[in-house]
Amino acid sequence: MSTVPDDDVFDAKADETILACLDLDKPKSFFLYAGAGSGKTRSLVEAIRIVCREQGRRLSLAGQKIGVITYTNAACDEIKQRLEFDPRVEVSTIHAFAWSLIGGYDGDIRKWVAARMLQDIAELEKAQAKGRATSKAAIDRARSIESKRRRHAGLDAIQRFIYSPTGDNRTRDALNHAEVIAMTAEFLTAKPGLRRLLVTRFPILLIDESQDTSRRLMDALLDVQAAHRESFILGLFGDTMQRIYADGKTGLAEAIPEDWAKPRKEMNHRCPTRVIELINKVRRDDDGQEQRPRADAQPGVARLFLLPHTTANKSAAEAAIAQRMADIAGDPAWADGSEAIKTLALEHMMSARRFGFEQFFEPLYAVQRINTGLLDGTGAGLGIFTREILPLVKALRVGDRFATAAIIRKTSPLLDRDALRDAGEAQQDLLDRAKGACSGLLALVDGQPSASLRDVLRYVAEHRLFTVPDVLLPFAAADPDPDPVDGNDADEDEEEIDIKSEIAAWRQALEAPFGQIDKYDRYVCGFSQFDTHQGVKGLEFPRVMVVISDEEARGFLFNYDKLFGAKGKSKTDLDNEAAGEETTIDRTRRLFYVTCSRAERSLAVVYYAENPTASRDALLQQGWFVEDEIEIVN
Ligand SMILES: Nc1ncnc2c1ncn2[C@@H]1O[C@H](COP(=O)(O)OP(=O)(O)OP(=O)(O)O)[C@@H](O)[C@H]1O
Repeated sequence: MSTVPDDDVFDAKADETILACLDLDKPKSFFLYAGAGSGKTRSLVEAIRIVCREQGRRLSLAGQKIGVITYTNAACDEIKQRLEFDPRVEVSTIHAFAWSLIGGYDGDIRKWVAARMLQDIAELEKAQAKGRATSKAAIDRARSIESKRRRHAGLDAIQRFIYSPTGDNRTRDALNHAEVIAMTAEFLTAKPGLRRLLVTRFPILLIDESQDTSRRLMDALLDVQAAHRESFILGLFGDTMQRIYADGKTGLAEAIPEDWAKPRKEMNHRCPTRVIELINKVRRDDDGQEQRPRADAQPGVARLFLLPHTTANKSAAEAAIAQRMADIAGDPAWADGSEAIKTLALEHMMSARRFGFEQFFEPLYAVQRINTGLLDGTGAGLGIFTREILPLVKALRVGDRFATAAIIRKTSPLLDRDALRDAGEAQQDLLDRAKGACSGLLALVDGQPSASLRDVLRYVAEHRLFTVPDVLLPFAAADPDPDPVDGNDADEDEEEIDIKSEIAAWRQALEAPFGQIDKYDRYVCGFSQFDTHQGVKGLEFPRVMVVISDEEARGFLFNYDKLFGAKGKSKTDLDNEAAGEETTIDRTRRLFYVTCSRAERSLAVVYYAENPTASRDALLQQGWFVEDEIEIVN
């Protein structure tokens, strides 16, 4: 993007207002309200830089920091880097931040968990008294009561609670995401000491993507601010139109106190003119905020392709549309193949199918307890494939002996210090054995027919190339004893059933070809051309393809047919609308706004509809796209 200085500083007033607020002598809280691509993150980083320059010494002397809360680990890393890891700034996700406040207060945590368990048990027992004793729900409730009683009884024995970000830690001392947030919100409300600690440690607390911050915590922080106006600055950066998680605070803009500054930004620096026009229209029925493009913005292209939802080969259809976009947008990169385009599907299984790692992904994704870890790549059992075997195979494929040796030396038990010491004179044998094991591995994964993950795991275990984690041990032996899964044994507690379903899921996932692990890994690292509608907030891409299929997504939270007017509102929608409650259409609109506003140059919406012709008529009536921009593909 060439620089047009006037446009660069078009919204300078907002940045000046923010800086005036961030004065430790005259603190004032603020809410920066601005649409997509308006440079909210940029404003945040710039403001911190200036505060560090002008008031950093004072912060350091007082042992204080600027706290920054972001939504994802990736966003944390990005901001830390942009601030060159300035030690006066503490950037963390909301969970890490919350835990940094309450971790260590084990007595309070114990009391909280105990009260929560008793409350849950009382509610379950009440439901139990009403329901039929033999129903599936009653059996589940009975198990849940039992499990909660056990957790309650075991609380006194816990010396120190830990926080398990992935929720995969099964030990009794582990707290999960939701508990940490709920507890922090309650402690902040009830304990003046904790409020003082927060305010003293972070006289300035800035929250990016504040529209999606858990509402209970947001309410607690608003309370803290109200009680410490003279010494605490809460700075919120966000866009209520981009609230896409159910947990975020509805009506955040309205909840902001009168005495806060409310700077606004009007310019969209990211998108081309056509896309800005589109997202302005999408927003019209919400809060009606309009953005303007930069003077040097490209005209850009937006197209909507309609296909029957029965289309058999969706990947091929989308590839053909990408080819077509190359012509329409006059941008050959659309036809270059996948990497130049970002394809956004509504949920992960749609991406997994398109990118080709569904056989590995689907069974594990179905187990709720482990799917957070699966999505961020940290879950138990994944690392041996993604961080050990896969890099080794890649190094072997290109004959990179240095990288191969480094990987083996780092974690392989074959060449660990003890093995080398024990080998004494015979170290060369050990090295030869490692070399042989590597060649065999390469032959296995690149052989025909392609090896399954299970084959590879067994080979790795047999040759002691890497240490097999506990969760995969049942599959590492040549002839494992199958672990039957029947969720009906009433004596098992929830945890045992979870563990069994996890094992069953791994059994199935390991039947996938080895090649799927690379795709899975690229997907979760964000290096593939696929992502979800929700996963790309805060990001931007030159060419965006938004894939919409209510039928394939099968969700109940979003409905594009309704958003586009192809399907009427249900009774629930009408009731919600009448009661001023959020409807499916509101949620879907915000999601659509987020996806479309990622495009820096061109946008293709691929819409699989039940009746493409009827959908086309509805779309034309809606007026977001004009006739020439809508194509029916058969
Ligand atoms: N004042 C500016 N001058 C030039 N470019 C800018 C300016 N502000 C932002 N940009 C550019 O516009 C793009 C969007 O900025 P940024 O990601 O900070 O926006 P955002 O408001 O956080 O977006 P979103 O809410 O959509 O995630 C980035 O490429 C950024 O470098």
